[in-house]
Amino acid sequence: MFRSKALSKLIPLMSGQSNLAYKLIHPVIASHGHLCHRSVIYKQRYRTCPRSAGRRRISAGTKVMAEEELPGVLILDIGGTHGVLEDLAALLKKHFHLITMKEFLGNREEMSKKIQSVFVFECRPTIDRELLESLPNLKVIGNSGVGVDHLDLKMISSFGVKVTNTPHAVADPTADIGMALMLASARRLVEGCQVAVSPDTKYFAVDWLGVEVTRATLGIIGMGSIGYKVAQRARAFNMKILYHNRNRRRKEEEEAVGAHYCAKMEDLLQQSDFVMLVVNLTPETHKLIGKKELRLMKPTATLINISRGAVIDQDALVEALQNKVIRAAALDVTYPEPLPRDHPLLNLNNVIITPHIGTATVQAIRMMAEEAITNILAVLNGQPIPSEVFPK
Ligand SMILES: O=C(O)C(=O)CO
Repeated sequence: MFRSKALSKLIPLMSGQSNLAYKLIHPVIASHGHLCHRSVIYKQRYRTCPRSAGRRRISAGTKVMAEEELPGVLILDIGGTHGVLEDLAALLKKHFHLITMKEFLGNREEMSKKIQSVFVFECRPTIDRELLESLPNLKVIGNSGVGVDHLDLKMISSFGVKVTNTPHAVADPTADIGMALMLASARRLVEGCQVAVSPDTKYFAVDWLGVEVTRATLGIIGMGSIGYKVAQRARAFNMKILYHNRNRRRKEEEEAVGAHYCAKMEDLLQQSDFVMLVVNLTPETHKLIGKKELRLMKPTATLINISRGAVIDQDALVEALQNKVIRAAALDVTYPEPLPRDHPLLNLNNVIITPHIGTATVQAIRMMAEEAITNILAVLNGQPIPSEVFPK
């Protein structure tokens, strides 16, 4: 484990590194059994520094690298994230020379040579062939977020460029949003808020009542790290947990959350009061839930989607909600995002929609950036990459 003398000397040297970064990097180092990732970050910040040096030697004898000397990172879409921009930029600037798209386009020739990595903020911007062709020194695209369906992995890989993602940072906040949507839909929270601000509305009609999640059956489709975090939370509500996944989880993991495996998704759909979608979007999961699947669900059941909009056949969902084939839907993701103003989903009172906010927390944004930075630096320094995504 991570307990060597050299390491205990290194820890205090991480003076500029936040606790979060430390927590994030620590298990990575532990799992590799050596110091690679911490020293990677460390080296990026200081030109020369023996691994075993103490704090005083470092600050007296070494020089912090000038921004232009650091490896260039092209930032995609960071400007759209009001309020977090400065925080993230400061974090990235510790390790990279930040180049915005505007700077890149304004001085293509000089900038293109400098850029060794691209930092993709969240899942919206995509990277096309033209951009890749104009970046001869690009080695890695660090996606901040877990889903990489917006990136053409095969095409990117054909340029010899690696792609990384941030599965650890997203798991808790995304599971929280799944629970929040389930509870909000079950207890008709959004309608309740509307009633509270217009006190004349009559709302105690029997058909207005919500349903309880406690002791209800939750079917989780996609039991990766986010799905598992959902199960942990649902257990606290005494829910019966079913799950369907490509690979069955280990027995101990199932037992720890009391989850029962359904080899057939159909069985899960038929038995669940709440069905939560937590799969990656791939050709296999595109429109995984369509008319047939919706008809298998109980008329009292609620569908929650925290994966990607295109995992559901949205036309079929509209029809199912209009005809009360299922009770309700709660969606953090749609197709497209945002939905056009006249989309029928926006006019139904048995659906609640949030604007893809699974990781929209102060903590998650920072942790995703830190995880992405660790990945990018690992690639640039030829070290083991904590979270690389491979084309299928
Ligand atoms: O990390 C992602 O890809 C997400 O969409 C989180 O909501």
